[in-house]
Amino acid sequence: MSQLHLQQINKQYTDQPVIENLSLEIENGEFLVLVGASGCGKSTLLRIIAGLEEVSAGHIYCDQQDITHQSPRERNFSMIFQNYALFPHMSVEQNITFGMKVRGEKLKDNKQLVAKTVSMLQLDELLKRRPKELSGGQRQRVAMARAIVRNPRLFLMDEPLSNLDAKLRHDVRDGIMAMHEQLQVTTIYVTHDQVEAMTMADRIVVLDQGQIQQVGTPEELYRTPKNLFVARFIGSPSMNTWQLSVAEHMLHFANWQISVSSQRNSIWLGLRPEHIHLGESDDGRNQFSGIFERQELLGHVRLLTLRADFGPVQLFCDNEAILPDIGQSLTCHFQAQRIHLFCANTLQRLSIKDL
Ligand SMILES: Nc1ncnc2c1ncn2[C@@H]1O[C@H](COP(=O)(O)OP(=O)(O)OP(=O)(O)O)[C@@H](O)[C@H]1O
Repeated sequence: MSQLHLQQINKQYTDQPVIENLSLEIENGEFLVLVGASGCGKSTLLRIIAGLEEVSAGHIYCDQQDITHQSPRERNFSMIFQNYALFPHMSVEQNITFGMKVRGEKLKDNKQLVAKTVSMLQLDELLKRRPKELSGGQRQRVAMARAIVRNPRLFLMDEPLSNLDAKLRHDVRDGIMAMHEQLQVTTIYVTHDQVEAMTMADRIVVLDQGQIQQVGTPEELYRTPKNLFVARFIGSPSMNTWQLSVAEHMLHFANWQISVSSQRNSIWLGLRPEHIHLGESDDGRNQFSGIFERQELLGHVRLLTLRADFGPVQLFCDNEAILPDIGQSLTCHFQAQRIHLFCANTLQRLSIKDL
């Protein structure tokens, strides 16, 4: 039984819809990540779930109860933003427990939860400090502790790590995952960071212009993107995609057994950079050449850019690889089963048998 059910949600501020006919079921205890380009409606959707925005149409159910018109307080969801406001004149401890006092809850009734939260987020040593005496990551952990001790039905997090530097992002991300593992509270998490989405999510929702493009596990989205948008969006750097005529496709890529029986004259073909390798293939099939244009050192690997006659190609190679000079020809190969195909009209995924 799903815990949160969004049914046919629509939202518009002006005549342009921001969320369009969006339906989604979120399971109890699930960690769901919303991703999508800037302006696609991620924050709006989160604010609708929180009760901070009214829907234009549609219903929200939580545990089978219609909460569409409930206030944020009635919903008892806890929201963590990138810009968390701590009270500067209060200690860490007071900041964490302030909400309880406001709600008239007794500290002694919640003592255990507070102690557990403080220790889980490693705030024990910091309880007497003021916010200005904390680092950015420590402050974010205090904001999280404050959200946790509310004992919410659901956590809503809007890019909570985006103000932190790389090291802190990593630490706080681990903190959030540890918290989720322990508390198993359903969490909806908005980010535009690929790594966060892929590493944290039970399922990822890819949004584009207020519509769901695909919902699936990180693995499903990476391996079998449903359409060209998801193919390009999931994965870093992005999948190489080229629009080719079927004849070109056959010439360059389809050296394996497929029959081109349909009327299709054009398709999109995708290959991830990590699935293209330097050098010729063993049997001379599934390979192509291009002009070597650029290389970027990424640490343990290099990202190369070639220009083939069907378009630009990105691929990885290891640091020891011997490369020709820029401007020279470079040959690379791939495995045919790594290819993704998309219809040029509908942009939907094609399986080989659809061709
Ligand atoms: N109060 C508002 N009035 C009018 N338009 C709004 C309002 N809030 C958001 N929008 C518009 O709705 C669209 C979606 O905005 P939203 O903030 O949900 O996007 P987002 O995916 O969270 O973007 P980002 O990743 O940049 O934060 C945008 O085009 C935005 O301009």
